[in-house]
Amino acid sequence: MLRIAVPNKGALSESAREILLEAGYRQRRDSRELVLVDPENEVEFFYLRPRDIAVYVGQGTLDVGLTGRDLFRDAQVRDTAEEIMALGFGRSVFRLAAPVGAFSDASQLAGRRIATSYDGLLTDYLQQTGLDATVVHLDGAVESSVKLGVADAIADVVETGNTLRAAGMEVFGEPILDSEAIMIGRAGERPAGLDVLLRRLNGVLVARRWVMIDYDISRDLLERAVAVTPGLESPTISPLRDESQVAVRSMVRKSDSNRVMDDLYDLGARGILVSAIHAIRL
Ligand SMILES: Nc1ncnc2c1ncn2[C@@H]1O[C@H](COP(=O)(O)OP(=O)(O)OP(=O)(O)O)[C@@H](O)[C@H]1O
Ligand SMILES: O=P(O)(O)OC[C@H]1O[C@H](OP(=O)(O)OP(=O)(O)O)[C@H](O)[C@@H]1O
Ligand SMILES: [Mg+2]
Repeated sequence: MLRIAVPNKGALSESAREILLEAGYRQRRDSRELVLVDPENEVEFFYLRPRDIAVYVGQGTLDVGLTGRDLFRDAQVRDTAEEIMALGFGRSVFRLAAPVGAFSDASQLAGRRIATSYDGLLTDYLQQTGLDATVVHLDGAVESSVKLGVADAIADVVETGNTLRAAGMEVFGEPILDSEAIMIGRAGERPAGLDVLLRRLNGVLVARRWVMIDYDISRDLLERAVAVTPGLESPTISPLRDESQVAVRSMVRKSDSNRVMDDLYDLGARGILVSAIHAIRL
């Protein structure tokens, strides 16, 4: 049985549950359940703190895990665990921040104190940039640390920036890491069942990002229409009763779908229909 670690709480837990349900797996009903066996799919889910998941996978206890890229890098288990798939949700940027106007460049932090819950990530960054600053470890709410006198700046997760603004702080310097939810696995290993999990998750991601478009177009405009909707591989062209017309079916990116509909309409296509894709295997 494939043993999968899933966040039990926090920013990633609800989206993790949704993507696994969409991929056809069972998920726990009660947030107090720690383990859930899904015998039909031959997998076992372990609900753990997102911060600990990289440790469990890195040390070989569990096969794969869903966590944040920032948490994975912070755990410093890159010798034994690796990122195997990016999942497109839980996006954030890990970066430096300080009270408005205090610093404009990371180099100004030499000899200063930086508070963070991500010591590993920050220490790696300081080493890579040759910056000599002191890391102050805090468990969370690091935005309060400068005002309360334990640090001069912070390194933290920024999503909307609302938390920083409310604390009278601003980001400065280059972003340290772009993060999102990822699947991690043991380095170089492909345990039984992993390929199916990845194929299913990829199917959900594609179904979320793409829609199906159908339309009718006159035969003489077909080449131009197909150039607007080339699809993932090759669009389906079907004959219509009116022989001067054909029906076209193709996949388009959800984010482009309105522009594509406008372009097709201008070209002369009619009966343009966009529908969601429920599931897909490529
Ligand atoms: N707005 C957000 N706030 C916090 N984390 C976010 C946000 N958006 C995405 N994430 C990601 O979620 C993960 C952190 O999850 P979470 O906040 O649950 O953990 P934590 O901060 O270690 O725990 P807790 O907040 O329960 O003490 C990271 O990968 C982080 O990048
Ligand atoms: O840019 P924003 O959209 O405001 O989101 C970023 C905030 O969210 C996280 O806090 P969390 O709620 O996890 O609390 P914590 O700091 O105690 O971990 C993170 O540590 C930031 O404080
Ligand atoms: Mg948090």
